[in-house]
Amino acid sequence: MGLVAIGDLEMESGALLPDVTLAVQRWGEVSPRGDNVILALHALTGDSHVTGPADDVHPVPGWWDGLIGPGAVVDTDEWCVLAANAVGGCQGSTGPGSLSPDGTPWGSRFPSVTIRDQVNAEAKLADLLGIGRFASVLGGSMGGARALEWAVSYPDRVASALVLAVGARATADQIGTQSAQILAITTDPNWCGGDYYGTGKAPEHGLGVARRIAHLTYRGEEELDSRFGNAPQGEVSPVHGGQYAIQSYLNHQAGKLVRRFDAGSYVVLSDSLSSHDVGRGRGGVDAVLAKCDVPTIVGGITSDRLYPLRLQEELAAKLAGCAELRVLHTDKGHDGFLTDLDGVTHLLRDTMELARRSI
Ligand SMILES: CC(=O)SCCNC(=O)CCNC(=O)[C@H](O)C(C)(C)COP(=O)(O)OP(=O)(O)OC[C@H]1O[C@@H](n2cnc3c(N)ncnc32)[C@H](O)[C@@H]1OP(=O)(O)O
Ligand SMILES: N[C@@H](CCO)C(=O)O
Repeated sequence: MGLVAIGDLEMESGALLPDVTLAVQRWGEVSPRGDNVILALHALTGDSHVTGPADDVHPVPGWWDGLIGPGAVVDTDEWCVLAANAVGGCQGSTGPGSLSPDGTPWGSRFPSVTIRDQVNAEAKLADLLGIGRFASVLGGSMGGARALEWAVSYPDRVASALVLAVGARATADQIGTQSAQILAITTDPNWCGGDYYGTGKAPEHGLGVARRIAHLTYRGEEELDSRFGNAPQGEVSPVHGGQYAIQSYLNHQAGKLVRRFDAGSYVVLSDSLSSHDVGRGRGGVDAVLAKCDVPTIVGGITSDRLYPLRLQEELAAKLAGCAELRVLHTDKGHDGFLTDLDGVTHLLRDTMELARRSI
């Protein structure tokens, strides 16, 4: 679909973000009744490219590549799937690297963006496209936070939800690791107070450090130890100045992110993750979840140390009566929602069945 102008966005902070654009992709056709539209919501460094190979615009293949399409588990002969790059992102939607109304990049002037702001932007998009109600909202991690926020903020506009690898609010541990990552970026001399756009420099070192910290939280502790242990990378022992294999692996992951992602967006979106709290201003998590009646599948991952399984157990219990808990058994940690495609396929199959019963 390309770029869609959704107008001005009133943020939770009270700021007004003018002339917001969202980068949107669509697969399949809207049914005559308009009741088959699914919203797929990406995680921190994902974008609207849910499926398909990397291309000129999208530097990596779709994050659920192969799970959406004709004959796929989310069958686009039946469903119409929409996905938008979150506001604050850097893959086409308005973010800190975008031009402000005065013609210069937003940089440090870009307002803080909460998960609720992201969802409100998507609701404006749905209004513009004439979508009254989604058959389902789906996502993992930051995408799961948005799916849950959708169900709570707009229960009449959501027939079902898949909320994967997330909780009802950010935990101290998550806010702590996100704050450390943000500090790694904002203390890079090239950060320039957030106004590095157009200087020819970027806080790449800080972004790389942030990704190393993050990536450790995304993978399973036992998985990493069985893959890398304390082995050296190559012939030279770390005792003699070489490096460990895990260091080399993290350097590789950091380099890949630095090549494809903007540090300013990383800061804004990491801060969004810390803002996640469906109970804020609504009487708290317990009260708001007890009221929610959107049929929901809550998915958790056994080895997820960033969004541990206890969070999904609590979420499913507090969604009293409208949620079913499903557990993915994988050693891959939080990233299991991207790597365990068999497990995710099962969850999507069940969610599509829930959507059929609920539309
Ligand atoms: C959530 C979203 O929507 S974002 C879109 C998709 N996500 C991303 O791209 C995020 C960044 N990447 C990731 O998070 C992960 O790589 C995933 C989840 C996509 C894939 O995970 P996995 O398939 O398990 O790959 P894994 O984490 O083992 O990494 C493999 C890479 O490490 C490299 N590697 C492995 N060991 C080493 C080592 N000792 N030294 C250096 N590099 C190494 C491999 O060569 C491979 O490189 P490549 O990805 O460039 O081909
Ligand atoms: N690997 C994922 C993890 C965040 O949930 C990402 O980069 O978005």
